[in-house]
Amino acid sequence: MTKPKVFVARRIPEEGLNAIRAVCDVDVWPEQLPPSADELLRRVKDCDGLVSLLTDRVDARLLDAAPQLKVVSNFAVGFNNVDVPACTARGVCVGNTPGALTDATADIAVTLLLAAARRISESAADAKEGRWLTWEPLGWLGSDLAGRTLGIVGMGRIGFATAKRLHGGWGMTVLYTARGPKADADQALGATRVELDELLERSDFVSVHADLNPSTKGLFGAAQFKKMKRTSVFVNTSRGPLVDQSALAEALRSGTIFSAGLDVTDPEPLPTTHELYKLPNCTIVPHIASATIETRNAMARLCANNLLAGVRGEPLPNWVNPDVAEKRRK
Ligand SMILES: NC(=O)C1=CN([C@@H]2O[C@H](COP(=O)(O)OP(=O)(O)OC[C@H]3O[C@@H](n4cnc5c(N)ncnc54)[C@H](OP(=O)(O)O)[C@@H]3O)[C@@H](O)[C@H]2O)C=CC1
Ligand SMILES: O=CC(=O)O
Repeated sequence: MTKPKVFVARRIPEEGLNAIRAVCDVDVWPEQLPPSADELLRRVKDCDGLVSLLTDRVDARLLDAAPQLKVVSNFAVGFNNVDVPACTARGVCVGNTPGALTDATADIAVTLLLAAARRISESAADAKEGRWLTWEPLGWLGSDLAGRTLGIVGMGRIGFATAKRLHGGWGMTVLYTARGPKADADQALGATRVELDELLERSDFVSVHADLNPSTKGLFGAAQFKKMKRTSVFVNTSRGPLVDQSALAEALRSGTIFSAGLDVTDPEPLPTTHELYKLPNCTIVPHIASATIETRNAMARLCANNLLAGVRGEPLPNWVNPDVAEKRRK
């Protein structure tokens, strides 16, 4: 019997690849940079399965060029790179990797929050570049976390894990926005659901965890930064397009807010000439929130399980569009 054909759009940890190779005929993109849209289309056109990354756009054009495709297994929890309705319309299953990267991402949110509050990138650069002249009573002053108010925008898995760390570790009071009540957060953390404006006005630290969707694209602009305290710290580990970066740069430059920490930008990579890099109160890391060995291995396992279920016509363990089963029955 011929094996299902699968294209893996980048090298992923071996344990995921090996599980797929045991069942499928696998073509792995060998380069560091992603395939171009045309190359992706060429590689996937006679495939049954695709392992995509968040840098790969899976759209109607690609799907139409790959009529055999049964499953798109995204090596990420966020799936804004995939046109899910277009997949569903064509009977293509979409999988993602929720949970496996929750702790690693929450750890980076806390890391960025501390780094931005305590001016770590600015003071480290000063030390390295000879501006550390003496111990300074008034030098590099940041702000405390203990007992302050944390605003979580999007109380999902990662928002909750971040709030748990900061409430448990630093006794922070937790406010959050969500599309519905979150009983777990209310009970476990004494958290309070509020409107975004109130969260911005009351929080000392704002950490963004909502997924990118039409209701969150451009959620943070000049008006939102103006509502925040001048002492506040802003952290984004979700997706770059939630934030108007020019407005953020202006807020940081003018002292409208104190500092920011970003794991995600728009575009990615952010060009090295970008104004945000020039601001000492902005810490930027290259989308590394899930980058631990354990987490990437766990993601690879979930990704392989979704892929294999999809090529076999079975329910995906982490299924973004389970309504595709209904579509296939019709
Ligand atoms: N930087 C990185 O490397 C990583 C980034 N991410 C990003 O983090 C996101 C969240 O992941 P995860 O926590 O696992 O996903 P979840 O789906 O558990 O959490 C997302 C939350 O955002 C909420 N939300 C959506 N729209 C709004 C809105 N308009 N206002 C308020 N809340 C809203 C959702 O609400 P509801 O409960 O109503 O659906 C949901 O609770 C991913 O989509 C991805 O973009 C994730 C992992 C790593
Ligand atoms: O950004 C990473 C993800 O898994 O989503």
